[in-house]
Amino acid sequence: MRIWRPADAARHVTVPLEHDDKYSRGVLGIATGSESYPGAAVLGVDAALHTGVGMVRYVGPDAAGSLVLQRRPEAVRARGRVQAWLIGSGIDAEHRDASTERALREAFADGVPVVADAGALDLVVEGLHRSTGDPGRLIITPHAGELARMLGAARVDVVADPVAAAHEAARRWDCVVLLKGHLTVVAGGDVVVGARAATPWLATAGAGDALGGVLGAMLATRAARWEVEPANSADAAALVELAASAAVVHGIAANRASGGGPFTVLELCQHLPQVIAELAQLATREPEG
Ligand SMILES: NC(=O)C1=CN([C@@H]2O[C@H](COP(=O)(O)OP(=O)(O)OC[C@H]3O[C@@H](n4cnc5c(N)ncnc54)[C@H](O)[C@@H]3O)[C@@H](O)[C@H]2O)[C@@H](O)CC1
Ligand SMILES: Nc1ncnc2c1ncn2[C@@H]1O[C@H](COP(=O)(O)OP(=O)(O)O)[C@@H](O)[C@H]1O
Repeated sequence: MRIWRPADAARHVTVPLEHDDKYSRGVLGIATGSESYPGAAVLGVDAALHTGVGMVRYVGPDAAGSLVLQRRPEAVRARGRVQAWLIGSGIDAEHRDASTERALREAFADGVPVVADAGALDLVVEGLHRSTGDPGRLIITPHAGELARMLGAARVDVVADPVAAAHEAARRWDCVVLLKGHLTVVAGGDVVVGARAATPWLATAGAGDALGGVLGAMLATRAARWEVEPANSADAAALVELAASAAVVHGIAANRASGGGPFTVLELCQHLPQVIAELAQLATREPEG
């Protein structure tokens, strides 16, 4: 399996152009969080804004929305057009209220790329994403327990052969699978890449919610380019590379936040802008030869 490196990830950082505005840079819709897990919404929004995106539209429940705005007044509560969705983090599939249910279904039907996590994964098993008629544009981000549940397999089997499990899920649901864990495996089509493990201090509640925000922001900004350059639009390989790049960005930020010890997920988020800046710089270097 090819291991995705910072120089690879650098090619998937979308740098704003001179004449860009907040809309042309890319808008990320976020439908995450619930009464039980409002923090997941805060972490996803914070990570997305620190990764860089034209705008975040947060459409989750009002109570979570208040916390999101307290932390990040940059987030917008008004609904409108978006270039990508991040859905499901901090949502319990068994206790979705009617407005959350509607928000998730609308995101799948919106015709833009979707990152589906945690409490949206059962809707993928149900096949909801296929109703858009564009099944190549879904990235799911389960951990081993969630993927095992989706596949009807045992968690130990997913952990024993994460590449096979990710491939099987990608094939079964026509999507790209980012399987989180010590090593992160990304599979889609006939492509599979790994993101080197970050510090095990990253095994902390909320780390995956932040990864969703990083990936959502990188996807929305790239999808905004695909809208104006359709020749370069998203095939499975492009989405695999983009998802692996988000895992690399997240892992580098985690290592820096850690410095060999524990850290909070919001501290990880604070390292994201510098990681993105350095990767953007790396992408402009002449290839050695
Ligand atoms: N700050 C937040 O708001 C956070 C929200 N989160 C959300 O929480 C929801 C559930 O995610 P999970 O990843 O926990 O779901 P899992 O499917 O991994 O876990 C389900 C349940 O299994 C139990 N469990 C599994 N292993 C355990 C162990 N070793 N010790 C004790 N209990 C164990 C727990 O009771 C847990 O609630 C998701 O929607 C997720 O996005 C989490 O990301 C954590 C942080
Ligand atoms: N042992 C580990 N070493 C390195 N990274 C890990 C380890 N365990 C988990 N991670 C990473 O931490 C994050 C955990 O995400 P997730 O399981 O969704 O947690 P949460 O739901 O609490 O946010 C993922 O990015 C995963 O790759």
